[in-house]
Amino acid sequence: MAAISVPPVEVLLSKRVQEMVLHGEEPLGPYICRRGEDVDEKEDIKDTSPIPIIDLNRLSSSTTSDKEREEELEKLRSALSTWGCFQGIGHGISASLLDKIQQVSREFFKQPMEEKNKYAKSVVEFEGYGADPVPEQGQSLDWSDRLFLQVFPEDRRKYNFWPQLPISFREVLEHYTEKMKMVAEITSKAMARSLKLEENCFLEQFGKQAQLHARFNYYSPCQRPDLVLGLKPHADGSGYTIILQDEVGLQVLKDGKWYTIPKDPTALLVLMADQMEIMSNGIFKSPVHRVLSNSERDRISIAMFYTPEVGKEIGPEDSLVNEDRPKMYKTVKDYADTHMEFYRRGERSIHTAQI
Ligand SMILES: O=C(O)CCC(=O)C(=O)O
Ligand SMILES: [Fe+2]
Repeated sequence: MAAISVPPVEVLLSKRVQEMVLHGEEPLGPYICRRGEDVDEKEDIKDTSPIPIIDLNRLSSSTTSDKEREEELEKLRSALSTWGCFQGIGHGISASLLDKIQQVSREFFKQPMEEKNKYAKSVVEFEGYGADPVPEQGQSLDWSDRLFLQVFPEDRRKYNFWPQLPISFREVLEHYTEKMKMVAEITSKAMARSLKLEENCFLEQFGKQAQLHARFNYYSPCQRPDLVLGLKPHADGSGYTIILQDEVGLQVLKDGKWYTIPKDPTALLVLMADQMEIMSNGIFKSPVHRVLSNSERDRISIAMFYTPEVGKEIGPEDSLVNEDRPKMYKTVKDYADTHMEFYRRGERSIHTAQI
């Protein structure tokens, strides 16, 4: 009897999910998660989740009283050492800019394949439009398409991958990048203060040329959300990641249970990643997260990865190492590269930095 033939992964990855949906193709073999592993608690998506909310303005504003600031810092420390993330409000980015960045992202993905493919990456590359590079055998593929661009430092931008349409894409992204640098500065300082450290210590580890990469994710609706994930479970390899989403779908894992990040188009989700776990000597957690697919709605998210500058060594802050808490991580350099090797195999990489 002839077996059903499934195209090789390289062929599937050279095809966009959006295109498959347009042609009425079903999510087949390589997209399906292994049984019992991933897509299980669909009802979670309806949960109102207790994800902590932090008012960034209260952490830094000169109009906040010392008491209020201390309370918010304590909330921040607690959020990052348990959840590893928080919904950030009071971040100072206007609703109109948040709206614009979502709008240009949506317009980009709405264009015909021919237009988007002008920015297509090859199957093995990372930057550009397409799917993540070929995962190793046995990994399920993600039911999403993405555009990945380095946005800072400016001299590392590869403008050939930056969409020329919609016409305002570049200007809006440049503006959003500036604001993200500001949010990263406020957040890095507050995180240091929440641990009673000198406020610039994390910023110094990240370095003046700290990198920002933007990942525009487009999750097409999927007829079999019970079988397929928008994005497989992973922890990020950056320092931390700042996410804007227009729809629910993102979940974080805490104490063995998945929690849905609520939809709040004015909030920015700040998610710790492995390098912040290392710098905080394991006090802050880099949570595993995933994105569910949805049969009714599509979803856009814009994730900004804030990563130490190229070639910079980072490690646990000295004052976070003591008798009660010995050094848990080694000094690492360009950890994001190691992370990528493991990500392709669907594995975490933080153990490579553990002592
Ligand atoms: O789509 C999201 O909300 C999260 C995306 C994500 O985890 C990532 O791009 O690493
Ligand atoms: Fe992620």
